[in-house]
Amino acid sequence: MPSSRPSTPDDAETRHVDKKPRLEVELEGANAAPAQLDAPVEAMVLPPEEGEADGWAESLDSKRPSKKAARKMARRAMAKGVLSMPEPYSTEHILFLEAKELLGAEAVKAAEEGTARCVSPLPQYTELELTVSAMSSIGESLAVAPAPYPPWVVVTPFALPGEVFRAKVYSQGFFYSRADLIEIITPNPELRDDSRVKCKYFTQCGGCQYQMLSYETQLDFKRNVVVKAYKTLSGLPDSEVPEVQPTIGSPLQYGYRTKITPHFANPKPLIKKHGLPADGGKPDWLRIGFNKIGTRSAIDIEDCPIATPVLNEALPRIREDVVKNISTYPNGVSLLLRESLGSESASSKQWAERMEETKICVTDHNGTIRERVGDMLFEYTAGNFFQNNNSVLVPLTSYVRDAIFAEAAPTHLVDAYCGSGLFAIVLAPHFARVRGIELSADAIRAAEANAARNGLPADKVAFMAGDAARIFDTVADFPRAETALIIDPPRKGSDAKFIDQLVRFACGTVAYVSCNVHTQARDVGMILRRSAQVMQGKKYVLTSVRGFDLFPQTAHVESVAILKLVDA
Ligand SMILES: C[S@@+](CC[C@H](N)C(=O)[O-])C[C@H]1O[C@@H](n2cnc3c(N)ncnc32)[C@H](O)[C@@H]1O
Repeated sequence: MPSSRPSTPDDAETRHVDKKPRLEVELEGANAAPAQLDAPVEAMVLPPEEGEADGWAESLDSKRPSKKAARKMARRAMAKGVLSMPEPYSTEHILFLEAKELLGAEAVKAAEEGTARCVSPLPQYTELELTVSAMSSIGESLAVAPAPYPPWVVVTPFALPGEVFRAKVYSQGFFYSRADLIEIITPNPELRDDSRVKCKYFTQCGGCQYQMLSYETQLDFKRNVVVKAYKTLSGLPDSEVPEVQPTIGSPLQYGYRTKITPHFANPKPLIKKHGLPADGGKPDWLRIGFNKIGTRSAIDIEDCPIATPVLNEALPRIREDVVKNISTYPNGVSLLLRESLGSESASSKQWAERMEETKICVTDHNGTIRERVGDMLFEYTAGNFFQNNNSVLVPLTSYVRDAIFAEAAPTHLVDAYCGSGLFAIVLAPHFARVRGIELSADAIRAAEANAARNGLPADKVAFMAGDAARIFDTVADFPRAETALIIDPPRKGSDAKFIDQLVRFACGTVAYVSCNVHTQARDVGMILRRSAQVMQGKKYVLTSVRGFDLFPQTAHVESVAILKLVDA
């Protein structure tokens, strides 16, 4: 049975948060932070909607601290020994909500009243025997600290519901501590089968959480994440959230990741301290790989079973090159290994002729990646965004297409946050006209070239670079009821300005694809409420929501929500 290496005080040096040897944190202003976080989630980032004047969107955005400011605040608070308020929708925020849910209202009240401070009863390095109550949305277990400790949750990786285990605390949050797994004392044989684990680094590497589970169970766990997100963060009554459908699985469950980014720390101080082996071999201190679970320092990784065979074949050579040249790196480096079709010198013409499709590993961030999705061919710059599991892209785009056309016959498509044109181009044959928008000018150049590469004329499929909210002005001539809108924003989700314009535009169907179901649930709640306020005689309803598994063996879930415009 795999178990995480017991943490030592040394490990704490590389932990994400809280390097204090013993936690005696308190909230700034006693209960102020939990009180704020307890407010309906939307109120944390958005003022009340009732009676909002025009221009509410801009005023809302101006109330959000920038990421830089939030990080600075967090650093200052931590330096004072004060636990900083988690950023909304961050991992810490989600764990805070889940810990409270697990403890129940009475216990939370007692914990708050007991000390008037949210102080962890579990000092750093406390070892405990615990029983898992539930899984968190980050793929780690939730357990309640046993008596005589006051109500408090412990979040631990690699333990499963019903299992009894030992863990050692390494950091603190609101109403929860995070702990390393020491050992599973009583496994849950209905869920766990350690013979399923295919990776020798499992439980050391932070990449995968679920290799000991059947794939069916992984999909069930991911469905629960979607259910919880909509219950907790959409602000919608149960009656407005349809039953979350089963998660759609990935055709490949290993060997699917077309991009990996192993990294290593700045070698300069390590060379100074330890020197280099005389035989030119790999120094013991050099770790080229992925982050050790719960830390920001890499462990050495020689192969990754969730990455494609092409990337795994290339990895040893790339690692050797790093070793050979280690004294030349002035800083730490994040390597890029990205799978591409064809040879690096293959021209678009050769593509068109369907040259033999060998697969290669591209390591240059400015290199060109070639990828096929169904009948469509895509090219994009290696350092740019593209979905990292090619095997699931036909099922995903087909699902979105079928959901858009369920009980509707749209003729026009808008792809907001379009990247290199994945949805716009794959779905273009089903529409008369398609428009896409994307912040990255480089990605837009790729999207335009991809449209041309696939024989889609510019008057039918066109793209523009810019903020997603700008798209609505450019499609004023689209028939609103016959227009479908795809939204696929980054993890932070969409924004109030975009949502305001979406609601005013009033297209017939919205397909919201998201790599962060928590911000998606927030945004979908906003769209539904805003539409009920602003639209006359019409409103959006959520007709379906389900997870898609783009990253098997990990806790990550992509979520697809379908909204339709109906009579109010
Ligand atoms: C999750 S990716 C989706 C890309 C594309 N739909 C795909 O599947 O390949 C999100 C994209 O949104 C873009 N983006 C981020 N903020 C944006 C904004 N405010 N307006 C438009 N695009 C934005 C990013 O550059 C990124 O390409």
